[in-house]
Amino acid sequence: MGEGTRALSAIAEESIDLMTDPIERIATAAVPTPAGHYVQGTAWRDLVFVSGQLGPRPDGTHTSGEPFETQVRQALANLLAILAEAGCGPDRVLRVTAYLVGVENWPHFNRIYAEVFGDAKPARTVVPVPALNHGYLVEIEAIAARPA
Ligand SMILES: CC(=[NH2+])C(=O)[O-]
Repeated sequence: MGEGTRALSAIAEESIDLMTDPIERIATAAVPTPAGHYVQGTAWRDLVFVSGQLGPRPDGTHTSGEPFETQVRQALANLLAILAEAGCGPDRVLRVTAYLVGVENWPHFNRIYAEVFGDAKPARTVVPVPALNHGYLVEIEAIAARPA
């Protein structure tokens, strides 16, 4: 087999792997099981996708009636617990999207977020929205790369 044929064969094998590598469901008991038609997170190869996290406590009770800071801390704790289940710390997060009710909450959100993420500074987008499920003021999702 010549060099060109070997290279083509390697590309074909990699393409088949790309199509057949399984998608894993990530689930941890540290975060309530989603009530809707979705999972806490998925992983494919080294990529991890965490569903939008609201701020329910592990026992399922909601923090939505509580101060903004409580909601943000719980949503971040939920996000990090799911990432940890997938083998990722905050330093492995590539991108975060946060949905905030009330753009005036941005500075509070940013302060708490900076405390929690520390030296890790993933790409991030904050999207102001009119309302979230269960009356929450924040929902946070992330994409991460787990170590090989
Ligand atoms: C809360 C949430 N992640 C959903 O999809 O409804």
